[in-house]
Amino acid sequence: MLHLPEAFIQFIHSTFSEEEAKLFLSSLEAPAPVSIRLNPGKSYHELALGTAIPWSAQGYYLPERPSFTLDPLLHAGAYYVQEASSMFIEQAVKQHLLPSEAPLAVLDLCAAPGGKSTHLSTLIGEEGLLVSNEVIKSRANILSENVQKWGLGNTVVCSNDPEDFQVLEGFFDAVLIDAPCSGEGMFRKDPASIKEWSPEHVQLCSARQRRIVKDIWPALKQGGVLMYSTCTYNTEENEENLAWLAEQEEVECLSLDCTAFPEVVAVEWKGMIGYHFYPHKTQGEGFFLALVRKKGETDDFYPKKSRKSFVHGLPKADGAELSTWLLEPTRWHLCLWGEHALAFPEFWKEEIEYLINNLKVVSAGVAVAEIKQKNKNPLHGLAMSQWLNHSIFPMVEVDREMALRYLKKEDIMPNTEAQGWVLICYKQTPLGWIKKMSNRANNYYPKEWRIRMDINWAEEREK
Ligand SMILES: C[S@@+](CC[C@H](N)C(=O)[O-])C[C@H]1O[C@@H](n2cnc3c(N)ncnc32)[C@H](O)[C@@H]1O
Repeated sequence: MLHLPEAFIQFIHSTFSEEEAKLFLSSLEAPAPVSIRLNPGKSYHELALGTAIPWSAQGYYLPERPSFTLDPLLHAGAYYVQEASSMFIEQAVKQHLLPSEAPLAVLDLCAAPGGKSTHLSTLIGEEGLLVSNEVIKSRANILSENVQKWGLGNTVVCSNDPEDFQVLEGFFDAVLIDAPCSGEGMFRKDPASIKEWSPEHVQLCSARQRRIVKDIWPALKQGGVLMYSTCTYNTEENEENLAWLAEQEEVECLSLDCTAFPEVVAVEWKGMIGYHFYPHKTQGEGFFLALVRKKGETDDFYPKKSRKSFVHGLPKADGAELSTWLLEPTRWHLCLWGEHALAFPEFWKEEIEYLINNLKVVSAGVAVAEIKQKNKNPLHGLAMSQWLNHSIFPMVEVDREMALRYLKKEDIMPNTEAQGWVLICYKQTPLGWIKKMSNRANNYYPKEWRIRMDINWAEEREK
């Protein structure tokens, strides 16, 4: 039984009728639904899917919770485990941003661990550019891991404070602020959030959210769309913040057609409209989303010349060779960032170089190879990339046990005559590299990403 704070219970009673408040509170005692979003760019999905999530084309509920850690396809980026209500941002993108005349530049400002970033990356497609930011560095690394596994190559991951985006005035067609919040909507899934909750904490979160909105506002283009979301129910962190924005700036409030999902509750508040997911109405956790279009004037983005560039050209022969490691070589611009050869979509090369030179970038585009002395060693980002040219490297299919041993970074010796860089695949989906010699193989799975859990192999073999 959840021990909810008295002030929260009172708030629920003041928001809903007596009968609805009861339904709301008792729904928090029911188990949280399990859901995933499939990666349309990776081909094989083995999980038993349940019903489709109405507001997301690739979202599914699962009939039960499997051991995700022990599914190699999760590590391959074939799907992302994501709470269903959060997938509603798909409607914002589809109803207000797509189709677009020009490729979209989108910022996901508070992005770790990457649920909405991997989703946005798919939605804006290979032509778009997603800047996925997380201020806390350790969380930005996890974000980068998830974005690389997703493998679209259209994303730059960085770790900046919202105020650092001043250098990108008028850059983005859309900004998502999935704001840090008091987490009322997560009480069922994460009971620890109950302990942190208090009316004072709600006020603190609301003030922080306003600072975030204010700091990032200039980075949005005139006519651009701000998507503001939280996983909390109270008005201070939701509607009140939007009403506050409308007092400060010229905005147009955008609505969403929810005819197909009548369980989503539209709330009008001081001329603004927001969409609430309540656990007694929708199969998912608490969520809030509102959209506004920027009407006030903003200059077009104009990149200032960087004093120092961290991005360099590759020797022509190296560039020519590495581009063959990718599908559609002409769509890529290859360059050198430290010892790493990166590939960016040619269309965005100036913007991405500007981002690398002006933000704290963690990863960008496709990390193709590490260049050391005369060697070009393929990087894990390439193995995860949907653009990897599979005809360049030998591939070896492994069974589930060997896949899991590989993901634990144990020594494995797959059955192949191939020598050198070999791609380990499970159900035809790449997991990463080994370097194979005649009598042994080195496991190149990234150390920080390895499965740390102890596995009972006898039990697993029986599955
Ligand atoms: C709700 S979570 C984001 C979840 C993510 N969008 C997803 O879908 O996986 C909010 C994020 O905001 C970050 N954050 C905390 N304080 C922040 C601040 N002052 N400015 C920007 N981001 C902040 C947190 O570290 C956290 O990762």
